[in-house]
Amino acid sequence: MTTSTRGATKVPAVLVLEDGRIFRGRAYGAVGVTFGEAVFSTGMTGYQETLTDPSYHRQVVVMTAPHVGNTGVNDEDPESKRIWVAGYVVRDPARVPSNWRSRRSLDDELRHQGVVGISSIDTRALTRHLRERGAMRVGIFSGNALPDEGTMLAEVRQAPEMKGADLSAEVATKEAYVVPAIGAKKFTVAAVDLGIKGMTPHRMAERGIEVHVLPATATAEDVYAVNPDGVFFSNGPGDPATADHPVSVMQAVLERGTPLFGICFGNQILGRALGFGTYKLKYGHRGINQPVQDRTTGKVEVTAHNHGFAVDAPLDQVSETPFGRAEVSHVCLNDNVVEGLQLLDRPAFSVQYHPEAAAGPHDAAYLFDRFVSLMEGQRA
Ligand SMILES: NC(=O)CC[C@H](N)C(=O)O
Repeated sequence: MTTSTRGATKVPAVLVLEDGRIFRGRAYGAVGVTFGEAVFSTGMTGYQETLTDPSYHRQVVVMTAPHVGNTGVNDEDPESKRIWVAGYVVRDPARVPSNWRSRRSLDDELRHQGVVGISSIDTRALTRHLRERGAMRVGIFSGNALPDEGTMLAEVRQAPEMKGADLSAEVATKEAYVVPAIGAKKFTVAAVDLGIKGMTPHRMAERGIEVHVLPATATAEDVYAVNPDGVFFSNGPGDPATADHPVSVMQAVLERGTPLFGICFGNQILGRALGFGTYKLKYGHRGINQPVQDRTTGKVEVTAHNHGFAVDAPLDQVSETPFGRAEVSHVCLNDNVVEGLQLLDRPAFSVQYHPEAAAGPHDAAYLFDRFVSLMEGQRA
């Protein structure tokens, strides 16, 4: 059943960037105040997956697609149990959602979950500003009686920054749980949840893997207690420079030579475990149309991204690390950012982007098969 909606409201809203740029529009979703890091996503579709991706915790997402909410909200596409974005910015919300799976409108859902948004602003100008000046702190203020601009700006400048933020434990599961293999069980994987998206264990389960999802605080003992054939480190929010605990757990896994796969935050953790640094990108990669080259095959794939940090590793040489030789396996063709790492002497690899493709193109699904091959190789 589809409910009708008003689309943009009449309630005024203001978006205030930390550098003093201000956009005036109308309240969208919940009315109130919110702060976060302003980032933009270029995905034309997949807004439910974006909103519910735990890696967006503390980020205010600007949609470059001008018309958002057209297909409403269904119960099948969320990547977690709630919306994680700190705020939502759209040009022109759908007035009437229409889709056979739709259960409610996007603005009702945002309101229901208390997510403050803004609509009817020039999202193209905002995106160009963020591209030129970089991702920065932002506040959205909505309501009929708003503070003056100086007060709002001062509040934005007091909000915490993304650099130095340690957020995985705020989004990850508190209790371990099991996602059963679909069909015959072939392998057991321990998946360290740093902010995992629901599609990731599903992609493994489809390949006969029983996935034991463990809290971000899991120790190496917890990982080996499930007797895993492979270990996985998930995506997640925050600055990888703060992730000392998962880095040390991963080093223990590398030491034992258990097959290892990491996605996004997991790639940054592998980078750190090998001794590389990480750094903040100017405005990051977010969307479902980013070109990446797999340097091991030369093939180019179109991929889904959501990252604001990246690994600092040499692109054109094999590096000697405490765990043997490592190389950059994938690179973004837009800006040469490191998009994947692999070890040459141990069964471990990772990618900075999202092969689970929720939402997004399925070009990179082969990476889950690579993980399975590593586990098969270990048994042979
Ligand atoms: N999706 C992710 O895992 C993001 C990783 C990290 N928080 C970043 O922004 O780069």
